[in-house]
Amino acid sequence: MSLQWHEFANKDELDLNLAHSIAEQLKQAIAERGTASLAVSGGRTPAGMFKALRTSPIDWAKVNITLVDERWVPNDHADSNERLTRENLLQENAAAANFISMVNESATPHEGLAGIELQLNVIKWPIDILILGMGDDGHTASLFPNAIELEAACASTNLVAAVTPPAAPHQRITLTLPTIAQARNVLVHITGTGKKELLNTAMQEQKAITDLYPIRRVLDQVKSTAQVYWTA
Ligand SMILES: O=C1O[C@H](COP(=O)(O)O)[C@@H](O)[C@H](O)[C@H]1O
Repeated sequence: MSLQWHEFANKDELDLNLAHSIAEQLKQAIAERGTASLAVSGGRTPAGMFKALRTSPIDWAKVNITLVDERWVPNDHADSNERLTRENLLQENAAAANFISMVNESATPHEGLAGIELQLNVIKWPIDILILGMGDDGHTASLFPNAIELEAACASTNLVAAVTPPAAPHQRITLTLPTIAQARNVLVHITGTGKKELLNTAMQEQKAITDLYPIRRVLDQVKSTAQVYWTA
């Protein structure tokens, strides 16, 4: 496992550079394989990058977009990662992309899993580009420390798993660790000195630390060098 850090003076520069890098990788995937696939994270961090990416001059009709993880809420809920993505990314040029939702009508993500797995099969796995966020507790995707389903989600051969966060709101559905690790390109999008310190701590070489932070468990498994995009 290795990380390459890209550091920027402010959030606007970070968003523009990350959006440019994603757009170039999407173009390359379309040139090589005819279509491209992208999995994006939600939460507070990506809205600015989404707005920068959506105007990129690429053939969006050839792009499948899904989520790295989702809160099990209706897709118009304030906490929905799908709503965030529809309002900020799937606009202007990027409105032509095909979006694959990670929620359905089931009451719980555990009940909805099989249907989501089927929906996601329109993507040619492994996915081309996958953007990870990271929470202040070291969770990434919806792989939360101490979640009862964490070990299963880290070992599953399925695309997705249901997770119950010990403290954060909402039941979750998440790409499993093996699904994330197989991605052709993995980018980590984080801001703030606290998250930089946390990621550096998580990457130290003690076994106790490896087990503590899901972000470390994921980055230990990714196939290529993960690219970290950061600003204070
Ligand atoms: O709950 C989630 O949290 C992480 C981190 O979010 P942030 O608000 O700290 O940027 C996010 O990557 C994930 O997609 C989301 O569901």
